[in-house]
Amino acid sequence: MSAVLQNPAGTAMRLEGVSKSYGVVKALDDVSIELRKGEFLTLLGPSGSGKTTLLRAIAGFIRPTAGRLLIDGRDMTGVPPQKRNIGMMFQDYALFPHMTVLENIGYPLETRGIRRAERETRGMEMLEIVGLAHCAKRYPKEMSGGQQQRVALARALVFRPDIVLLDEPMAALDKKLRGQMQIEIMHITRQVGATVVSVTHDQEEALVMSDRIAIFKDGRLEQIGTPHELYLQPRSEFVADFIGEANLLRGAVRSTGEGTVVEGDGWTASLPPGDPRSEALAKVRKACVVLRPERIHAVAAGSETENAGVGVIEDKIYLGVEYRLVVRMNDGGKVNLRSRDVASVAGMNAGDRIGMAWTVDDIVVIGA
Ligand SMILES: Nc1ncnc2c1ncn2[C@@H]1O[C@H](COP(=O)(O)OP(=O)(O)OP(=O)(O)O)[C@@H](O)[C@H]1O
Repeated sequence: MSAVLQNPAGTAMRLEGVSKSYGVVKALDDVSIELRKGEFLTLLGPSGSGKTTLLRAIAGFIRPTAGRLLIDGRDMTGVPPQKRNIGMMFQDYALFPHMTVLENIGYPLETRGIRRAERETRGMEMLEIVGLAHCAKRYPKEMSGGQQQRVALARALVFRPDIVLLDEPMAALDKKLRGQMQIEIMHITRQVGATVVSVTHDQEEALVMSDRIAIFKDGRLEQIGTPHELYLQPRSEFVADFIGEANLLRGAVRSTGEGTVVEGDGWTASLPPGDPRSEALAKVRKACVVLRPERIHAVAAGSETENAGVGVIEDKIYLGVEYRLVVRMNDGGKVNLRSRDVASVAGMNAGDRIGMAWTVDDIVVIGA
């Protein structure tokens, strides 16, 4: 199919130490990222962390204060937006109301001097891909929100851009449609082999759609990795807390003859001798243990072993497939626990003391 982008393996984009300052505000601070062709990267982070600034720098709307941007091996740092081969889809879609769907999709081809017959052929191919071939002659106002979004996506892809930028692509859709469109957009962009950079606030959207996620904080790239890597090996408390649900237990580090222990009031996490995580703790006195709620097992109080804790159940909530327990630790901190082991949790109630156990493989330790 000729609408499929020609994307041999290789690097689509390289950001080298990109910074952007507005007065004293460092909107972007020394960001380096390499994006592979055909990759779907999501920029995720709290409000004001620099995601939009980076998207705009890639598009060419702002010029970095420092650093370089290479697209397909060429330095594009100072090149204006219209001279970059970049597709964009905005949260309000920005479709032209006076043009039909097919004319909207053909527009970027028209500005590139492509004749009507080819515009229509390529436009129809894109409409097939997004499942809207039957809507070619309609106007945007005659389409639903999800359909308009697919037209906008088709328009962003039709001229085979080097990179497609999606700015909060789901923001205008209701929750149910959002879940459906996340999967559709992911399939369509993969089908045509597009290289995508998407910005979102929505953690779930990032997890569903991305090959890799770049997590931003205060203009800095905190961590970049596959959803799986970020979930299993967060390198900071910030990332652990941002991706998925995390319990962060902060404790003191102690070296024993049998390894390294991180402990707090009523809980311990023990790493065996030679565990590579111990090395990271060799020079610190305090550390944070990251424990995912589904990795903690509820056990009878008093039966805990070395990777374990005790507390008091504050809330017990039945969620159909699982129980959620909120446990108050001795130091007043709360731990969330999710259990599908209905039998072990059934007899436990709010106010009861509870033991919690985990295995050494279930924890991530971050030196403070
Ligand atoms: N044109 C500008 N002038 C001055 N400061 C700016 C400008 N654009 C962005 N900033 C600042 O740069 C920082 C990063 O902003 P940016 O819009 O990139 O964040 P964001 O992560 O996209 O946030 P949001 O999720 O709210 O859209 C913020 O502190 C913001 O106030």
